[in-house]
Amino acid sequence: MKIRIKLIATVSELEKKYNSPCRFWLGTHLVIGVADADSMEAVLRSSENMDKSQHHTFFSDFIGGVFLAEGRHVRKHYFTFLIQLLWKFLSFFRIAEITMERSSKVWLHPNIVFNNTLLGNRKNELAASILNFVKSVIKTRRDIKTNEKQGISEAEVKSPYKKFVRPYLDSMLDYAEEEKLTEDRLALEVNDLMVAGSDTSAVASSHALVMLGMDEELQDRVYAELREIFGDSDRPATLEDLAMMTQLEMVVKETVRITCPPHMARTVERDIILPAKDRIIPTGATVYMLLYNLHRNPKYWSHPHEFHPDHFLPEYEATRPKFSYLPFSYGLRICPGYKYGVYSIKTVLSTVLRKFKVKSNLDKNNLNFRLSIMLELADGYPVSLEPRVPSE
Ligand code: HEM
Repeated sequence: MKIRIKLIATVSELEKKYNSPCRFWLGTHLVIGVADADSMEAVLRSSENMDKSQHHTFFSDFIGGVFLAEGRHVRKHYFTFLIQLLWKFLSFFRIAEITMERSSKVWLHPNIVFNNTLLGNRKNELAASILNFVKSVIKTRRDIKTNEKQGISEAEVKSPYKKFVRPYLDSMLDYAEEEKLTEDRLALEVNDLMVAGSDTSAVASSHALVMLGMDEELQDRVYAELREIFGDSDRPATLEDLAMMTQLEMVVKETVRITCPPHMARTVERDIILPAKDRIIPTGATVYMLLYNLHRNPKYWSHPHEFHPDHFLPEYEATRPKFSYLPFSYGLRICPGYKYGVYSIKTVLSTVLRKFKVKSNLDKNNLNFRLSIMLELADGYPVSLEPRVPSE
């Protein structure tokens, strides 16, 4: 398994050499790298250190809602996420790539320098085109909503059910009205969820399909379970069905162990005392949580670099520390879409696998990764689908 992201590859090697927690400098800025379960627990349980690190502001002309909100404002944002409908897949791979490059080059940190480079111009062009697209979607939805309002009865408007089946965008439009958000601000907030909710689940579903396509025996196990649940019926999956898919659940858990965002960073607002060796992460530093190494530490994983869903057999799960597996983060800034994400990935996978046998000719011992939000396969997701015979 190779990783084509220089920053993560470098930090990952440094952490392996010096062991978590370890200290390094980005220009004049102190960064503490952590990649062990105990330190992760100390950082993520702390309710005072919830602000994203200063490097997140490099995204601020592109995303700007909950992602960048200060820790104390996060809960208010979650209110608007109760029901979400994500309607459009959008890859923002190139912007993420440019921003990673910028983070690792301190001379590109000041906006005045960055905006005058070719890289800065390219990123600004891409961000503007995506935000214009988001604004056009908002406008279309607002027009539909205005027309609908004129057409429905007062009883319907007041119906308690309507509140819970409303599309995410409608909640955001109301939120924008209440909070008097400008059009630009609203577009940034909406873009947050487009980015966080679509790229993530799409990468995980595609990765799982490719891995199943390279492992016939594993795919047979998953398919046998689906046959047990659905028999010959082609009815859509319900939440109860999804809960019964334990083999598929292990595949999804293993998929996000490998593909989840490889790192997270926070600004330390109050000293964090780490249990290991009584070390302190001082106020003002950045704490850099290297999920990439945490999820590949042989202390916690029997097959760290392989796709091995048996990592999640109950007997192995019970022996691992809770904070050795954090694909959705933890605490007050946990991924608000994690349940929706897992449900949607299971729904997509089970629907495809019930109808088709999946094959992929990638080489599982020679996979290359690149970064968008998640770790993506650099060579794409080539699969072929062979229709299943109904009583197979
Ligand atoms: C495989 C699926 C997913 C994975 C592995 C994942 C993982 C994560 C992780 C690790 C974070 C924390 C990032 C950080 O603190 O720097 C996060 C944050 C977030 N996720 Fe997800 N996510 C997934 C799906 C989703 C979905 C489907 C949605 C929305 C419907 C979503 C919305 C968000 C948002 C808005 C945040 C920012 C929360 C904050 O900053 O407080 N995610 N996600």
